[in-house]
Amino acid sequence: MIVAVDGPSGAGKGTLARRLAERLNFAYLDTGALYRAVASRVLSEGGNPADEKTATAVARALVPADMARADLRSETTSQGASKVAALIPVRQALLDFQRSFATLPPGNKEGAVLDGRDIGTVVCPEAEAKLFLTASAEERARRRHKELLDRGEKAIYARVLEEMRERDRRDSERSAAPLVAAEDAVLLDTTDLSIEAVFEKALAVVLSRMEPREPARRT
Ligand SMILES: Nc1ncnc2c1ncn2[C@@H]1O[C@H](COP(=O)(O)OP(=O)(O)O)[C@@H](O)[C@H]1O
Ligand SMILES: Nc1ccn([C@@H]2O[C@H](COP(=O)(O)OP(=O)(O)O)[C@@H](O)[C@H]2O)c(=O)n1
Repeated sequence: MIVAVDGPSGAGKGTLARRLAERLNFAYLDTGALYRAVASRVLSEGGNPADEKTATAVARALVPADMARADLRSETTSQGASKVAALIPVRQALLDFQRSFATLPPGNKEGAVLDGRDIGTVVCPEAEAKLFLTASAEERARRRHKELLDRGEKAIYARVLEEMRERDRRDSERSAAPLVAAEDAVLLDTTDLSIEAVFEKALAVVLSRMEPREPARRT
């Protein structure tokens, strides 16, 4: 079974996807980390994330260790990620890995949860359960701002909000796999919902899409 979790930055995708995977004993893939890893390597090599040739070469040569780079979650890497993510050959280079993870989850698991922007529309249009999380930009920025402060980083709320809007715009307006809800996705506005409440609602959706198991037979 494939569970797709899409939506803009700070909507709570990663938090939800991780919990669903844990509860269901499914494999979990944070697809944003792939784009972040590409951007991080391009930047560390002194390149421009918007340069198609450079970013594509890095995407094709990506190795698991790249997903553990120290600056993966920095603001510079976030902006770089949304720039490399607008390039069609970069998306193409990352597609096979995401699809095989979804259809043949590592660890012989019976399912996979993937979170990103285009899981329900492009990577796994066949996913049995699709969730599209949203929240107001102010709430998403508030969450991200708190996260940065908790990590001990200096952050200004107004700046976090502005950078989030910029990335939302780039992700929504690009022609390659833009951020949009799949027609058959269940929309969840998390603005006024606790992490627990989001999880309960999403779990109910996923459980309702699971194939019923054979009833136990009496002997
Ligand atoms: N429903 C929620 N209410 C409050 N905070 C939340 C909620 N969901 C997630 N968060 C927090 O918001 C931040 C961003 O969540 P995350 O799951 O990383 O979002 P995304 O993957 O969509 O960018 C994290 O610090 C997380 O703990
Ligand atoms: N499936 C995906 C996942 C991420 N991305 C891009 O990668 C960037 C970083 O994604 P992320 O999911 O790690 O970002 P957050 O939601 O955690 O802020 C996004 O801004 C998108 O541009 C994408 O295009 N497609």
